[in-house]
Amino acid sequence: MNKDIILRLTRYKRLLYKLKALGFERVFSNNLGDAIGVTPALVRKDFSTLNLPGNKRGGYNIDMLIERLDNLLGRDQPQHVIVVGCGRIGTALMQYSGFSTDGIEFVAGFDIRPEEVRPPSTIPVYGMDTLEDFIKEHHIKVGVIAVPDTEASKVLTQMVEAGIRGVLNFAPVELKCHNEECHSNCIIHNVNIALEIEHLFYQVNAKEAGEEEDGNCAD
Ligand SMILES: NC(=O)c1ccc[n+]([C@@H]2O[C@H](COP(=O)([O-])OP(=O)(O)OC[C@H]3O[C@@H](n4cnc5c(N)ncnc54)[C@H](O)[C@@H]3O)[C@@H](O)[C@H]2O)c1
Repeated sequence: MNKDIILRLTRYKRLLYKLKALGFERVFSNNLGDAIGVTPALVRKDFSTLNLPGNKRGGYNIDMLIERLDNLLGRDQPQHVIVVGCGRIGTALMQYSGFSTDGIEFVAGFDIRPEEVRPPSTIPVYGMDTLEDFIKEHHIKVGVIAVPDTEASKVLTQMVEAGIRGVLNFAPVELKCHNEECHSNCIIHNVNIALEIEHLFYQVNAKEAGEEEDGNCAD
């Protein structure tokens, strides 16, 4: 499954839980499409690709959809995540309670100076010397990197060697799993908010320029 479809499935699932909580039993592709900003045809295509039962007339049974999506996306098990680098970004992530509604649980933080970190009340912060044992013992697959850019590559190696398979990297360096001796085939998502904002500015400016041109043509 590609990243786009996984993102859409996650959004359908979130919405289905809300509809269920409101007492709905069935939902139509146009309801789901409107809510997440895609066409009803794409919703039906996503669900039929995944063999999720339902049809245009009768809609979809919400409980059944939730069960299938939970199985597919792994909601049955809480998704445990660790953070390496418990400064401003690391602790902000660990403090955010909203992830639990999506089945994501930050279970521990790691830092070179754990004694200086003010951890969120229930989530422990450990020194880096315990990272490997913790990952192995708790079968952690996914971790966040929130260390300075100069440390990010080293931290990635430490995490991957300990068994991490997926990394969300906040440090402003494009990390790749390039170690030739590493056969873990890990997946790295680099997050760059500055780039996203620049991209938004570009799009807003391009849109405004287009609107001006249209306005000029109309005159
Ligand atoms: N992706 C984005 O859009 C975005 C936005 C803002 C900041 N950032 C980046 O995110 C990272 C974290 O930012 P911050 O403001 O939280 O920084 P911070 O200085 O508040 O925290 C960094 C933490 O990493 C720890 N650390 C340093 N070296 C380490 C190592 N080798 N192993 C483990 N821990 C280590 C430090 O002790 C500190 O607690 C930085 O690289 C920053 O540039 C990214």
